[in-house]
Amino acid sequence: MGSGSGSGSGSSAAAALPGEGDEGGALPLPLLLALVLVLPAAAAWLAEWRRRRRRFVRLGDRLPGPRGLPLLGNALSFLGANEDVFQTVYRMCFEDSAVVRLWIGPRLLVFLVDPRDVELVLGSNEHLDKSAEYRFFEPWLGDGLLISSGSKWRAHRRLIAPAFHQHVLKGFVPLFAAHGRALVERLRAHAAAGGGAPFDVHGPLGAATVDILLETAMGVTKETDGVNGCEYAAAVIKLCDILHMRHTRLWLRPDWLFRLSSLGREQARLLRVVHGLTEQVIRRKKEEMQLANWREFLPEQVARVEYIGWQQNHAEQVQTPKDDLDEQDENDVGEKRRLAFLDMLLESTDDGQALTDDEIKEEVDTIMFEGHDTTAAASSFFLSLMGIHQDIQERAVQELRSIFGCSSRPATFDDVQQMKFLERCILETLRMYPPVPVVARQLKRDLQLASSDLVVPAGCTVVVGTYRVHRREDLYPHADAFDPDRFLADAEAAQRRHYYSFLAFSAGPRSCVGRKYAMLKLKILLSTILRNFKIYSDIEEKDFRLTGDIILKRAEGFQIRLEQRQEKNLTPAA
Ligand code: HEM
Repeated sequence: MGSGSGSGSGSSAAAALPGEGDEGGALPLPLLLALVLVLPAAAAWLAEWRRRRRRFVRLGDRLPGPRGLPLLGNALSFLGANEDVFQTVYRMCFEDSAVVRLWIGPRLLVFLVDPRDVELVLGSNEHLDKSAEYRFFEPWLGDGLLISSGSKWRAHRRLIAPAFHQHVLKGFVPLFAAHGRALVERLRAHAAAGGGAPFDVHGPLGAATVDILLETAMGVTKETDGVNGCEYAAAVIKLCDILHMRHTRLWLRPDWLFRLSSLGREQARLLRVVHGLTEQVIRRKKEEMQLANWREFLPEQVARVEYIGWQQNHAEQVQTPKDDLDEQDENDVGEKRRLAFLDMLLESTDDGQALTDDEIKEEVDTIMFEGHDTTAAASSFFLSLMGIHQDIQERAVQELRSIFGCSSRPATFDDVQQMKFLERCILETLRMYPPVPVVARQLKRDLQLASSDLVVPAGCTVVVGTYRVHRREDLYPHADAFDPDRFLADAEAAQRRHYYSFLAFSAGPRSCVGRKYAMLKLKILLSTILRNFKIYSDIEEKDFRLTGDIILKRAEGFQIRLEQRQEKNLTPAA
């Protein structure tokens, strides 16, 4: 007892020692405060997050879509070869309904194919941010125009759009024509090497479009820079392949896991190739500018603006909403100095508008990618279709005969304005085989659809199914038929069509900044090829194996045969 009470009094004595009890039992004041403040805040945040997530899932599940697995959702549908994935996604997302949702793990993807719904997304100044899927481009394109957002995107778009002004483009016509002739020689060599057997025309077209971009937008020549366009184009194709796999395979999404994989190592190698080229291009251009008194050097690269009353009928014969490119061309009065793309970026730093070296590199990488693979795919599909539809090829050639008569001269800007049927053939190619088959946006706030009473929740990825919109029977009757005349401006169906029915170059504020450049280049290159060769295809359209690894392609390659045209008067002089 005594010892019991002794020990009892001992412990009460210990408890009475000043300060000792506080240090052992209570928490220090800052920690206590943090807990009192942070814990409830964290709990409130978690509750709010759960409420929002539940609402997100509820709204997402209300949208029509295939059943998925717990946790994985529909992720397993994206397994397999790229061409199989394209078919599966097409079947699941586009065949039955105007709106379809898929769950890729916790991520919600909502596919839209009704032009009224598409307008709400692409036409909006609010839903301008690219979806999270675009982040896989970052190691390659940095935060360039394709993926940047907010004030950076706005400022760079304003800066870059004038580099694609009609008057700059006019100055490129002789270069496009010269490259057209060089391409014809390259194709002739390919055809001869194979003894007239079919060959994949995408390779030579890809290399040619890289060379053209270098000489026009970047203002450097292949000869002076020893740049290898073929190597660059091949690296881009492989990079797109890897990016596409990261979109569809959940385990490749985390950066750290991807970097450890063999694909991560391969991407690092390919990036050295593409960045090597852009760094070389910028370095060369800077050296050139320093060497020459560069104020004197500029006029060669600059197309000066004379106001010549540009008519609206120069534009593609398709009704699309006007964008900033149209506005800058239409409102152009008086004489202004216009610079080609890279000159303009470098001069902007000189003017104190301060694009950093990294920003310049990002934009050069972006233009090199966006500007080359898209046009290579478009022209490859065009030649395939010409090879299949001999009657249409003949009509296009007749038009060229009516423009060039007996002359073998290269195409001029005025000739291009007369290539109306060729333009319709290109537009119809872009309708049936849009090089960018889908575009995606991050939804900033809930979207009440126009086509139904469904609501798409904020935070999801909205995927605009360009390929599917272009194949809708209600917009394009006999949609699977190649019919360039559906783009006749006065055709009844064309008049009735919704503005957001033709989306090859996207539409709205974030439409393709190189649209006019692309159309001009395509018309000159493709007319030059048609004037030289008769094109054949042994594969019919129904046997095309489409694959959509970022850019739409044919898995079997773009196999065509070429036969030299006999008419001398159609062959432009070398
Ligand atoms: C047939 C050829 C082309 C097609 C079909 C095409 C298509 C497109 C599409 C659909 C977009 C929107 C992409 C998205 O939102 O994810 C886009 C954006 C863009 N394109 Fe093109 N393009 C072509 C040629 C070009 C060329 C030749 C250039 C430059 C020389 C170019 C530069 C760009 C840029 C910089 C963007 C990003 C614009 C922005 O976000 O503000 N494109 N293109």
